[in-house]
Amino acid sequence: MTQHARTDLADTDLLPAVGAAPAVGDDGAVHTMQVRDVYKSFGSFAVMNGMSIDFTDNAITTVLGPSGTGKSVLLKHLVGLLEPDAGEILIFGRDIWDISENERYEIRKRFGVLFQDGALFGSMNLYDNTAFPLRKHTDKAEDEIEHIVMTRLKEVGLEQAVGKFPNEVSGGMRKRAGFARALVLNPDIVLFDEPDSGLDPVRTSLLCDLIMEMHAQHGGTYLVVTHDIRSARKVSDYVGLIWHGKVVHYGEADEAFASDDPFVRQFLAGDSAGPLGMD
Ligand SMILES: Nc1ncnc2c1ncn2[C@@H]1O[C@H](COP(=O)(O)OP(=O)(O)OP(=O)(O)O)[C@@H](O)[C@H]1O
Repeated sequence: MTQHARTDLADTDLLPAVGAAPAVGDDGAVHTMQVRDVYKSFGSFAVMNGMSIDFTDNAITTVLGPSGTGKSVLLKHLVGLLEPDAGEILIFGRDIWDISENERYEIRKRFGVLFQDGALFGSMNLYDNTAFPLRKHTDKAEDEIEHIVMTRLKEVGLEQAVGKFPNEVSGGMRKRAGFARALVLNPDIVLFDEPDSGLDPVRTSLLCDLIMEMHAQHGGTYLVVTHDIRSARKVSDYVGLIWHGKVVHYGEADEAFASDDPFVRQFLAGDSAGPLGMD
């Protein structure tokens, strides 16, 4: 298990100026990201059913769960795109639905999100896609933007492809460009929605290496949602398992992968035999 220090997180200037004091966890600390007893239904279909999780700061957590169990819905709650029916989403100890829209917008800027397909703008080349958040959210001059964008694109191995458009590059390159774009605002939190989807095993493995390298270099609280047990085994410091709208296990990855618990074992071994069924 590795944890990487992120010194600037301790800088309270980074925390959005919000009236109420931040909530502290059971250990008395303010956590980067907490889900507290969250319920969410779409019509009569309950997706989150009292879900709680305190993500470990400055570590890579992987959340695994069967299809349709609410992993993407969890990500959307964390970034403030969905509002819980009940419960709290605490970011830097602040309930993001107990603050103003402006404050929520400021908090959102502390996130980098890598969507499944990279979510690049088709009409912009990789350079402009990567520069987009800097142009939208900062007043940095173009030469400073160029420095940041080229540094990030180099880190993900795309410095030769800056002029290409998303439809001219491979799926793996689109994901790497999406990753570079997710990092340009130097986020405290990076969310990955199935970063391995649509990639072959070798490219998946290379992307996992990149996630670990970038985390080691920049720090931050990373959350990876995936189906791929091999990716989870490779990148995770911590693992969360979701089942029937709840987090049924959260802990250090090494322990989870060595667990005797039949549910955890079946889940992480991808076995058909065990307590997990198709329902
Ligand atoms: N906006 C929405 N309106 C109605 N139902 C929704 C909405 N968003 C998600 N759902 C439903 O919530 C359930 C959970 O969806 P979600 O995409 O979070 O699953 P997931 O665990 O990410 O699945 P997968 O691993 O297959 O991507 C699904 O049944 C989905 O149809």
